Amino acid sequence: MSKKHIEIMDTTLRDGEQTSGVSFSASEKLTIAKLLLEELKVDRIEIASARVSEGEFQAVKNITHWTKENNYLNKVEVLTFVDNGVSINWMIEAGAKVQNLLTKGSLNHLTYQLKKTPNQHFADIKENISLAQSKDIETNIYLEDWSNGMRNSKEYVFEFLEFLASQPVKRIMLPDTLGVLTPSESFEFIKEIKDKYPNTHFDFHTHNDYDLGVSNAIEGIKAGADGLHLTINGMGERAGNAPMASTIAVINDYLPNVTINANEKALYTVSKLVENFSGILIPANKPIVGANVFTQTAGIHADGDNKNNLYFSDLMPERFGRKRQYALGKSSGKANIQKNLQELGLQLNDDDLKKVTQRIIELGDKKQVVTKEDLPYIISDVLDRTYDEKVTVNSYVLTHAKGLNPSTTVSITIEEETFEENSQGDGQFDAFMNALRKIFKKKKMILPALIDYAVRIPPGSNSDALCETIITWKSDTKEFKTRGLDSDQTVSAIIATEKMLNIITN
Ligand SMILES: CC(C)C(=O)C(=O)O
Repeated sequence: MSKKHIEIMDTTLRDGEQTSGVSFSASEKLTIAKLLLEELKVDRIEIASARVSEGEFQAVKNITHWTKENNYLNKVEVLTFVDNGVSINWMIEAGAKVQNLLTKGSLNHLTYQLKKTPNQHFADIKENISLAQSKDIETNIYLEDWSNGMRNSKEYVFEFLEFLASQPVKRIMLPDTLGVLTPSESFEFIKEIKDKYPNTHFDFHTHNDYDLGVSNAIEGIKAGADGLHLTINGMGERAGNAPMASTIAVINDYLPNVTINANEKALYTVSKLVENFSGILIPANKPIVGANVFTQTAGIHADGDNKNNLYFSDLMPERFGRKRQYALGKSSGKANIQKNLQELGLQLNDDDLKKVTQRIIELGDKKQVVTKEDLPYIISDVLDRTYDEKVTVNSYVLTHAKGLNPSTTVSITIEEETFEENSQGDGQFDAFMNALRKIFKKKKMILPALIDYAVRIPPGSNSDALCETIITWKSDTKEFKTRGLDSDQTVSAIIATEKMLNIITN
Protein backbone atom coordinates (compact mmCIF):
# COMPACT_ATOMS: atom_id res chain seq x y z
CA MET A 1 0.00 0.00 0.00
CA SER A 2 1.47 3.37 -0.97
CA LYS A 3 1.93 5.88 1.81
CA LYS A 4 -0.02 9.10 1.97
CA HIS A 5 1.82 12.36 2.55
CA ILE A 6 0.20 14.58 5.20
CA GLU A 7 1.05 18.28 5.04
CA ILE A 8 2.09 19.89 8.29
CA MET A 9 1.16 23.55 8.55
CA ASP A 10 2.67 25.32 11.56
CA THR A 11 0.55 28.19 12.89
CA THR A 12 2.68 29.21 15.89
CA LEU A 13 3.15 32.68 14.42
CA ARG A 14 -0.60 33.21 13.92
CA ASP A 15 -2.80 31.05 16.19
CA GLY A 16 0.14 30.47 18.56
CA GLU A 17 0.55 34.22 18.92
CA GLN A 18 -3.10 34.35 20.00
CA THR A 19 -1.95 32.87 23.33
CA SER A 20 -2.94 35.44 25.92
CA GLY A 21 -0.05 37.81 26.65
CA VAL A 22 2.13 36.78 23.70
CA SER A 23 3.42 39.13 21.02
CA PHE A 24 6.42 38.22 18.88
CA SER A 25 8.56 41.02 17.49
CA ALA A 26 9.26 41.14 13.74
CA SER A 27 12.77 39.77 14.20
CA GLU A 28 11.58 37.01 16.54
CA LYS A 29 9.02 35.98 13.92
CA LEU A 30 11.69 35.85 11.23
CA THR A 31 13.99 33.74 13.42
CA ILE A 32 11.19 31.29 14.25
CA ALA A 33 10.05 31.13 10.59
CA LYS A 34 13.59 30.26 9.48
CA LEU A 35 13.86 27.45 12.05
CA LEU A 36 10.43 26.07 11.14
CA LEU A 37 11.22 25.91 7.44
CA GLU A 38 14.93 25.13 7.44
CA GLU A 39 15.42 22.96 10.53
CA LEU A 40 12.05 21.50 11.40
CA LYS A 41 11.21 21.44 7.68
CA VAL A 42 7.42 21.69 7.95
CA ASP A 43 5.51 22.05 4.68
CA ARG A 44 3.88 25.41 5.35
CA ILE A 45 3.71 28.17 7.95
CA GLU A 46 0.94 30.64 8.78
CA ILE A 47 2.69 33.78 9.94
CA ALA A 48 0.15 36.50 10.76
CA SER A 49 -3.35 37.89 10.55
CA ALA A 50 -3.65 40.59 7.91
CA ARG A 51 -4.19 44.12 9.18
CA VAL A 52 -3.28 43.48 12.82
CA SER A 53 -0.65 46.17 13.21
CA GLU A 54 2.23 48.02 11.63
CA GLY A 55 4.65 45.66 13.47
CA GLU A 56 2.82 42.68 12.00
CA PHE A 57 3.12 44.22 8.52
CA GLN A 58 6.88 44.54 9.01
CA ALA A 59 7.12 40.96 10.28
CA VAL A 60 5.34 39.61 7.20
CA LYS A 61 7.50 41.78 4.95
CA ASN A 62 10.72 40.46 6.53
CA ILE A 63 9.60 36.85 6.25
CA THR A 64 8.36 37.10 2.67
CA HIS A 65 11.58 38.87 1.65
CA TRP A 66 13.63 36.03 3.13
CA THR A 67 11.38 33.23 1.81
CA LYS A 68 11.43 34.72 -1.70
CA GLU A 69 15.21 34.56 -1.75
CA ASN A 70 15.08 30.96 -0.52
CA ASN A 71 12.22 29.71 -2.71
CA TYR A 72 9.84 29.17 0.17
CA LEU A 73 7.36 31.92 -0.71
CA ASN A 74 4.45 29.58 -1.48
CA LYS A 75 4.93 27.94 1.94
CA VAL A 76 4.07 31.18 3.75
CA GLU A 77 0.40 31.92 4.50
CA VAL A 78 -1.51 34.86 5.96
CA LEU A 79 -4.94 34.79 7.61
CA THR A 80 -7.26 37.16 5.73
CA PHE A 81 -10.86 38.30 6.06
CA VAL A 82 -13.88 38.80 3.80
CA ASP A 83 -13.45 42.58 3.70
CA ASN A 84 -13.74 43.78 0.11
CA GLY A 85 -10.08 43.13 -0.58
CA VAL A 86 -8.57 45.17 2.26
CA SER A 87 -6.62 42.23 3.66
CA ILE A 88 -5.64 41.03 0.19
CA ASN A 89 -4.09 44.42 -0.55
CA TRP A 90 -2.37 44.39 2.87
CA MET A 91 -0.77 41.00 2.27
CA ILE A 92 0.23 41.85 -1.29
CA GLU A 93 1.96 44.97 -0.05
CA ALA A 94 3.77 42.84 2.53
CA GLY A 95 4.84 40.46 -0.25
CA ALA A 96 2.78 37.35 0.67
CA LYS A 97 1.30 35.04 -1.95
CA VAL A 98 -1.09 32.69 -0.10
CA GLN A 99 -4.21 33.79 1.76
CA ASN A 100 -6.07 31.66 4.31
CA LEU A 101 -9.49 33.29 4.04
CA LEU A 102 -11.59 33.21 7.21
CA THR A 103 -15.23 32.37 6.44
CA LYS A 104 -18.10 31.05 8.50
CA GLY A 105 -18.39 27.28 8.82
CA SER A 106 -21.55 27.21 10.96
CA LEU A 107 -24.93 28.72 10.35
CA ASN A 108 -24.94 30.11 13.87
CA HIS A 109 -21.81 32.17 13.28
CA LEU A 110 -23.04 33.30 9.89
CA THR A 111 -26.47 34.34 11.15
CA TYR A 112 -25.54 35.95 14.45
CA GLN A 113 -22.12 37.38 13.73
CA LEU A 114 -22.15 38.32 10.06
CA LYS A 115 -25.95 38.60 9.91
CA LYS A 116 -25.93 37.28 6.35
CA THR A 117 -27.63 34.49 4.46
CA PRO A 118 -25.58 31.62 3.02
CA ASN A 119 -26.00 32.97 -0.51
CA GLN A 120 -24.86 36.46 0.48
CA HIS A 121 -21.81 34.94 2.21
CA PHE A 122 -20.96 32.75 -0.78
CA ALA A 123 -21.24 35.75 -3.11
CA ASP A 124 -18.83 37.79 -0.94
CA ILE A 125 -16.39 34.86 -0.83
CA LYS A 126 -16.60 34.38 -4.59
CA GLU A 127 -15.75 38.02 -5.11
CA ASN A 128 -12.80 37.73 -2.73
CA ILE A 129 -11.44 34.61 -4.41
CA SER A 130 -11.64 36.08 -7.90
CA LEU A 131 -9.96 39.29 -6.71
CA ALA A 132 -7.19 37.15 -5.20
CA GLN A 133 -6.89 35.14 -8.39
CA SER A 134 -6.63 38.31 -10.48
CA LYS A 135 -3.73 39.40 -8.27
CA ASP A 136 -1.99 36.03 -8.43
CA ILE A 137 -2.81 35.15 -4.82
CA GLU A 138 -3.54 31.54 -3.95
CA THR A 139 -6.55 30.92 -1.71
CA ASN A 140 -7.14 28.43 1.08
CA ILE A 141 -10.45 28.69 2.94
CA TYR A 142 -11.04 28.39 6.69
CA LEU A 143 -14.57 27.32 7.68
CA GLU A 144 -14.57 28.85 11.16
CA ASP A 145 -16.65 26.93 13.76
CA TRP A 146 -16.90 24.05 11.28
CA SER A 147 -17.14 21.46 14.09
CA ASN A 148 -20.28 23.05 15.51
CA GLY A 149 -21.47 23.50 11.94
CA MET A 150 -21.25 19.71 11.50
CA ARG A 151 -23.12 19.17 14.74
CA ASN A 152 -25.86 21.75 14.28
CA SER A 153 -26.06 22.87 10.64
CA LYS A 154 -24.66 20.08 8.53
CA GLU A 155 -26.83 21.00 5.56
CA TYR A 156 -25.24 24.44 5.50
CA VAL A 157 -21.71 22.96 5.69
CA PHE A 158 -22.37 20.70 2.69
CA GLU A 159 -24.02 23.51 0.77
CA PHE A 160 -20.87 25.55 1.44
CA LEU A 161 -18.58 22.72 0.30
CA GLU A 162 -20.64 22.31 -2.87
CA PHE A 163 -20.19 26.02 -3.58
CA LEU A 164 -16.43 25.77 -2.91
CA ALA A 165 -16.13 22.81 -5.31
CA SER A 166 -16.72 25.29 -8.12
CA GLN A 167 -14.09 27.75 -6.87
CA PRO A 168 -10.32 27.97 -7.49
CA VAL A 169 -9.48 27.10 -3.90
CA LYS A 170 -6.37 25.09 -3.10
CA ARG A 171 -7.21 23.78 0.36
CA ILE A 172 -10.23 23.76 2.65
CA MET A 173 -9.37 24.13 6.31
CA LEU A 174 -11.68 22.57 8.89
CA PRO A 175 -11.26 24.12 12.34
CA ASP A 176 -12.61 22.73 15.57
CA THR A 177 -12.65 26.36 16.63
CA LEU A 178 -13.73 25.78 20.24
CA GLY A 179 -11.92 22.47 20.72
CA VAL A 180 -15.17 20.65 21.43
CA LEU A 181 -14.91 17.57 19.23
CA THR A 182 -14.30 14.07 20.53
CA PRO A 183 -11.91 11.76 18.65
CA SER A 184 -14.79 9.64 17.33
CA GLU A 185 -16.66 12.70 16.06
CA SER A 186 -13.45 14.01 14.45
CA PHE A 187 -13.15 10.73 12.56
CA GLU A 188 -16.84 10.59 11.64
CA PHE A 189 -17.11 14.20 10.40
CA ILE A 190 -13.92 14.16 8.36
CA LYS A 191 -14.76 10.80 6.85
CA GLU A 192 -18.19 12.03 5.82
CA ILE A 193 -16.59 14.97 4.04
CA LYS A 194 -13.71 13.05 2.44
CA ASP A 195 -16.13 10.34 1.19
CA LYS A 196 -18.03 13.06 -0.66
CA TYR A 197 -14.97 15.03 -1.87
CA PRO A 198 -12.11 12.51 -2.12
CA ASN A 199 -10.01 14.71 -4.39
CA THR A 200 -10.22 17.92 -2.39
CA HIS A 201 -7.43 18.78 0.06
CA PHE A 202 -8.75 19.21 3.61
CA ASP A 203 -6.61 20.47 6.50
CA PHE A 204 -7.77 19.74 10.06
CA HIS A 205 -7.20 22.46 12.68
CA THR A 206 -7.75 21.17 16.21
CA HIS A 207 -7.83 22.96 19.55
CA ASN A 208 -7.00 21.56 22.94
CA ASP A 209 -9.84 22.69 25.21
CA TYR A 210 -10.52 19.12 26.39
CA ASP A 211 -6.87 18.10 25.95
CA LEU A 212 -7.97 16.17 22.87
CA GLY A 213 -6.06 18.20 20.27
CA VAL A 214 -3.59 15.43 19.41
CA SER A 215 -6.13 12.57 19.53
CA ASN A 216 -8.53 14.49 17.32
CA ALA A 217 -5.77 15.33 14.83
CA ILE A 218 -4.76 11.65 14.62
CA GLU A 219 -8.36 10.52 14.12
CA GLY A 220 -8.73 13.19 11.44
CA ILE A 221 -5.79 11.74 9.52
CA LYS A 222 -7.15 8.22 9.87
CA ALA A 223 -10.42 9.47 8.41
CA GLY A 224 -8.66 11.01 5.39
CA ALA A 225 -7.56 14.55 6.31
CA ASP A 226 -4.73 15.71 4.07
CA GLY A 227 -3.07 18.24 6.35
CA LEU A 228 -2.82 19.27 10.02
CA HIS A 229 -2.38 22.63 11.71
CA LEU A 230 -0.03 22.45 14.69
CA THR A 231 1.81 24.86 16.94
CA ILE A 232 5.08 24.72 18.80
CA ASN A 233 4.48 23.87 22.48
CA GLY A 234 0.74 23.74 21.75
CA MET A 235 0.46 27.52 21.93
CA GLY A 236 -2.75 29.09 20.67
CA GLU A 237 -6.08 30.66 21.52
CA ARG A 238 -7.40 29.63 25.00
CA ALA A 239 -6.08 26.10 25.75
CA GLY A 240 -4.04 26.20 22.56
CA ASN A 241 -3.74 24.00 19.49
CA ALA A 242 -2.46 20.47 18.99
CA PRO A 243 1.23 20.58 19.92
CA MET A 244 3.73 19.93 17.15
CA ALA A 245 6.09 17.62 19.06
CA SER A 246 3.71 14.98 20.37
CA THR A 247 1.55 14.98 17.23
CA ILE A 248 4.63 14.36 15.08
CA ALA A 249 5.79 11.54 17.37
CA VAL A 250 2.37 9.86 17.35
CA ILE A 251 2.15 10.06 13.55
CA ASN A 252 5.63 8.60 13.13
CA ASP A 253 5.06 5.80 15.63
CA TYR A 254 1.45 4.86 15.06
CA LEU A 255 0.46 5.75 11.49
CA PRO A 256 2.65 3.52 9.31
CA ASN A 257 0.86 4.45 6.09
CA VAL A 258 1.51 8.15 6.47
CA THR A 259 4.58 10.23 5.68
CA ILE A 260 5.29 13.73 6.99
CA ASN A 261 8.00 16.32 6.56
CA ALA A 262 9.15 17.14 10.06
CA ASN A 263 12.61 16.66 11.45
CA GLU A 264 12.12 15.23 14.93
CA LYS A 265 15.67 16.17 15.93
CA ALA A 266 14.86 19.88 15.56
CA LEU A 267 11.72 19.81 17.73
CA TYR A 268 13.46 20.55 21.02
CA THR A 269 15.52 23.46 19.69
CA VAL A 270 12.48 25.11 18.13
CA SER A 271 10.42 24.54 21.28
CA LYS A 272 13.06 26.15 23.47
CA LEU A 273 13.40 29.13 21.15
CA VAL A 274 9.62 29.67 21.12
CA GLU A 275 9.54 29.30 24.91
CA ASN A 276 12.20 31.96 25.11
CA PHE A 277 10.60 34.43 22.71
CA SER A 278 7.03 33.93 23.94
CA GLY A 279 7.81 33.89 27.65
CA ILE A 280 5.39 30.95 27.96
CA LEU A 281 7.29 28.29 29.90
CA ILE A 282 7.13 24.72 28.70
CA PRO A 283 5.61 22.62 31.51
CA ALA A 284 8.28 20.22 32.83
CA ASN A 285 6.07 17.24 32.03
CA LYS A 286 5.17 18.31 28.48
CA PRO A 287 5.72 15.26 26.26
CA ILE A 288 8.89 15.27 24.13
CA VAL A 289 10.02 18.82 25.03
CA GLY A 290 9.44 19.17 28.80
CA ALA A 291 12.45 19.31 31.12
CA ASN A 292 11.55 16.12 33.00
CA VAL A 293 10.20 13.82 30.33
CA PHE A 294 13.39 11.89 29.73
CA THR A 295 14.45 11.77 33.39
CA GLN A 296 14.14 8.52 35.35
CA THR A 297 13.50 9.41 38.98
CA ALA A 298 12.66 6.10 40.59
CA GLY A 299 15.69 3.94 41.32
CA ILE A 300 13.85 0.90 39.99
CA HIS A 301 13.65 2.48 36.51
CA ALA A 302 17.34 3.28 36.39
CA ASP A 303 18.03 -0.28 37.56
CA GLY A 304 15.78 -1.62 34.76
CA ASP A 305 17.70 0.43 32.19
CA ASN A 306 20.78 -1.58 33.16
CA LYS A 307 18.93 -4.88 32.91
CA ASN A 308 18.01 -5.60 29.31
CA ASN A 309 16.58 -2.09 28.84
CA LEU A 310 13.38 -3.06 30.64
CA TYR A 311 12.02 0.46 30.57
CA PHE A 312 12.60 1.03 26.84
CA SER A 313 9.89 2.67 24.73
CA ASP A 314 10.06 4.08 21.22
CA LEU A 315 10.18 7.55 22.76
CA MET A 316 13.94 7.51 23.17
CA PRO A 317 15.40 10.96 23.94
CA GLU A 318 18.11 10.74 21.25
CA ARG A 319 15.36 10.76 18.62
CA PHE A 320 14.61 14.33 19.61
CA GLY A 321 18.19 15.46 20.17
CA ARG A 322 17.85 14.95 23.93
CA LYS A 323 19.49 12.76 26.57
CA ARG A 324 18.21 10.38 29.23
CA GLN A 325 18.82 11.74 32.72
CA TYR A 326 18.68 10.11 36.13
CA ALA A 327 17.28 12.29 38.90
CA LEU A 328 18.92 12.49 42.29
CA GLY A 329 16.65 12.79 45.29
CA LYS A 330 14.80 10.87 47.92
CA SER A 331 13.61 8.12 45.57
CA SER A 332 17.01 7.66 43.89
CA GLY A 333 18.54 4.28 44.28
CA LYS A 334 22.15 3.33 43.79
CA ALA A 335 21.44 2.78 40.07
CA ASN A 336 20.50 6.47 39.54
CA ILE A 337 23.65 7.56 41.30
CA GLN A 338 25.81 5.11 39.36
CA LYS A 339 24.40 6.48 36.06
CA ASN A 340 25.32 10.03 37.09
CA LEU A 341 28.75 8.96 38.31
CA GLN A 342 29.40 7.26 34.96
CA GLU A 343 28.59 10.49 33.16
CA LEU A 344 31.01 12.37 35.38
CA GLY A 345 33.65 9.66 34.91
CA LEU A 346 33.69 8.88 38.68
CA GLN A 347 33.79 5.53 40.46
CA LEU A 348 32.96 4.66 44.06
CA ASN A 349 33.28 1.39 45.96
CA ASP A 350 30.10 -0.17 47.36
CA ASP A 351 30.60 1.20 50.83
CA ASP A 352 31.13 4.77 49.67
CA LEU A 353 28.27 4.49 47.20
CA LYS A 354 26.00 3.50 50.07
CA LYS A 355 27.08 6.55 52.13
CA VAL A 356 26.62 8.94 49.21
CA THR A 357 23.21 7.41 48.42
CA GLN A 358 22.16 7.88 52.03
CA ARG A 359 23.22 11.56 51.98
CA ILE A 360 21.35 12.22 48.72
CA ILE A 361 18.23 10.64 50.17
CA GLU A 362 18.57 12.86 53.28
CA LEU A 363 18.92 15.96 51.11
CA GLY A 364 16.00 14.82 48.92
CA ASP A 365 13.88 14.41 52.02
CA LYS A 366 14.35 18.12 52.70
CA LYS A 367 12.73 18.63 49.28
CA GLN A 368 15.98 19.81 47.74
CA VAL A 369 16.70 19.36 44.06
CA VAL A 370 20.02 17.61 43.73
CA THR A 371 21.69 17.80 40.33
CA LYS A 372 24.44 15.83 38.65
CA GLU A 373 26.70 18.86 39.09
CA ASP A 374 26.17 18.73 42.86
CA LEU A 375 27.39 15.16 43.04
CA PRO A 376 31.16 15.75 43.34
CA TYR A 377 30.48 18.14 46.23
CA ILE A 378 28.27 15.62 48.00
CA ILE A 379 30.93 12.97 47.51
CA SER A 380 33.66 15.14 49.05
CA ASP A 381 31.36 16.12 51.89
CA VAL A 382 30.57 12.50 52.69
CA LEU A 383 33.91 10.89 51.99
CA ASP A 384 36.18 13.25 53.86
CA ARG A 385 34.78 11.86 57.14
CA THR A 386 37.81 9.61 57.57
CA TYR A 387 37.75 9.67 61.36
CA ASP A 388 35.84 7.87 64.10
CA GLU A 389 32.78 9.93 64.95
CA LYS A 390 33.63 11.02 68.50
CA VAL A 391 31.76 14.34 68.51
CA THR A 392 28.15 14.83 67.50
CA VAL A 393 26.29 18.13 67.41
CA ASN A 394 22.95 17.07 68.88
CA SER A 395 20.96 20.28 68.72
CA TYR A 396 21.27 24.03 68.69
CA VAL A 397 19.21 27.19 68.71
CA LEU A 398 20.57 30.24 66.92
CA THR A 399 18.81 33.58 67.31
CA HIS A 400 19.21 36.76 65.37
CA ALA A 401 17.06 39.75 66.26
CA LYS A 402 17.52 43.44 65.40
CA GLY A 403 18.99 45.39 68.33
CA LEU A 404 20.11 42.26 70.23
CA ASN A 405 23.33 40.27 70.12
CA PRO A 406 23.04 36.98 68.21
CA SER A 407 22.91 34.14 70.74
CA THR A 408 22.93 30.37 70.81
CA THR A 409 22.32 27.29 72.91
CA VAL A 410 24.27 24.23 71.78
CA SER A 411 24.17 20.59 72.87
CA ILE A 412 26.95 18.24 71.79
CA THR A 413 28.12 14.78 72.76
CA ILE A 414 31.84 14.03 73.13
CA GLU A 415 32.52 10.32 73.51
CA GLU A 416 29.14 9.62 75.12
CA GLU A 417 29.26 12.63 77.47
CA THR A 418 26.71 15.34 76.68
CA PHE A 419 27.37 19.09 77.19
CA GLU A 420 25.11 22.10 76.81
CA GLU A 421 26.19 25.76 76.69
CA ASN A 422 24.77 29.20 75.89
CA SER A 423 26.70 32.02 74.35
CA GLN A 424 26.54 35.25 72.42
CA GLY A 425 28.63 36.52 69.51
CA ASP A 426 29.02 39.06 66.73
CA GLY A 427 27.02 36.80 64.47
CA GLN A 428 25.12 33.52 64.77
CA PHE A 429 28.12 31.39 63.79
CA ASP A 430 30.41 33.36 66.11
CA ALA A 431 27.95 32.74 68.97
CA PHE A 432 27.93 29.03 68.06
CA MET A 433 31.77 28.91 68.13
CA ASN A 434 31.85 30.74 71.49
CA ALA A 435 29.52 28.12 72.99
CA LEU A 436 31.76 25.35 71.63
CA ARG A 437 34.85 27.06 73.11
CA LYS A 438 33.15 27.06 76.53
CA ILE A 439 32.38 23.33 76.22
CA PHE A 440 35.88 22.41 75.11
CA LYS A 441 37.40 24.52 77.89
CA LYS A 442 35.73 22.07 80.30
CA LYS A 443 37.63 19.32 78.46
CA LYS A 444 40.78 21.45 78.74
CA MET A 445 41.04 21.78 75.02
CA ILE A 446 41.54 24.92 72.92
CA LEU A 447 39.76 25.00 69.60
CA PRO A 448 41.78 25.94 66.50
CA ALA A 449 41.45 29.48 65.20
CA LEU A 450 39.19 30.08 62.24
CA ILE A 451 41.35 31.75 59.60
CA ASP A 452 39.16 31.55 56.49
CA TYR A 453 35.48 30.97 55.87
CA ALA A 454 34.32 30.57 52.25
CA VAL A 455 30.77 29.94 51.07
CA ARG A 456 29.70 29.00 47.57
CA ILE A 457 26.96 27.37 45.55
CA PRO A 458 28.53 24.49 43.62
CA PRO A 459 29.45 26.02 40.24
CA GLY A 460 27.68 24.57 37.20
CA SER A 461 24.85 23.45 39.44
CA ASN A 462 21.46 24.13 37.86
CA SER A 463 19.83 24.39 41.22
CA ASP A 464 20.47 26.63 44.14
CA ALA A 465 19.68 23.70 46.39
CA LEU A 466 23.09 23.26 47.94
CA CYS A 467 25.52 25.53 49.64
CA GLU A 468 29.10 24.60 50.45
CA THR A 469 31.07 26.14 53.33
CA ILE A 470 34.82 25.56 53.47
CA ILE A 471 36.48 26.63 56.70
CA THR A 472 40.24 26.85 57.17
CA TRP A 473 41.42 26.20 60.75
CA LYS A 474 44.81 26.79 62.38
CA SER A 475 46.01 25.11 65.57
CA ASP A 476 49.46 25.16 67.15
CA THR A 477 50.49 22.21 65.04
CA LYS A 478 48.65 22.41 61.75
CA GLU A 479 46.45 24.27 59.32
CA PHE A 480 43.57 22.32 57.73
CA LYS A 481 40.28 22.73 55.92
CA THR A 482 36.88 21.15 56.50
CA ARG A 483 33.84 21.42 54.31
CA GLY A 484 30.11 21.19 54.92
CA LEU A 485 27.33 20.88 52.40
CA ASP A 486 23.67 21.54 52.97
CA SER A 487 20.74 23.44 51.57
CA ASP A 488 21.08 25.89 54.46
CA GLN A 489 24.20 28.05 54.68
CA THR A 490 24.44 28.03 58.49
CA VAL A 491 23.89 24.28 58.63
CA SER A 492 26.67 23.77 56.08
CA ALA A 493 29.04 25.81 58.32
CA ILE A 494 28.00 23.75 61.36
CA ILE A 495 28.66 20.50 59.46
CA ALA A 496 32.15 21.81 58.57
CA THR A 497 32.71 22.70 62.24
CA GLU A 498 31.54 19.28 63.46
CA LYS A 499 34.13 17.72 61.13
CA MET A 500 36.83 19.95 62.66
CA LEU A 501 35.80 18.82 66.18
CA ASN A 502 36.12 15.20 65.10
CA ILE A 503 39.53 15.78 63.55
CA ILE A 504 40.94 17.38 66.68
CA THR A 505 39.53 14.73 69.01
CA ASN A 506 40.76 11.76 66.95
C1 LIG B 1 -9.14 31.96 13.14
C2 LIG B 1 -9.62 30.58 12.95
C3 LIG B 1 -9.25 30.05 11.65
C4 LIG B 1 -9.13 29.67 14.00
O1 LIG B 1 -8.00 29.65 14.39
C5 LIG B 1 -10.06 28.67 14.50
O2 LIG B 1 -11.20 28.68 14.07
O3 LIG B 1 -9.66 27.87 15.34
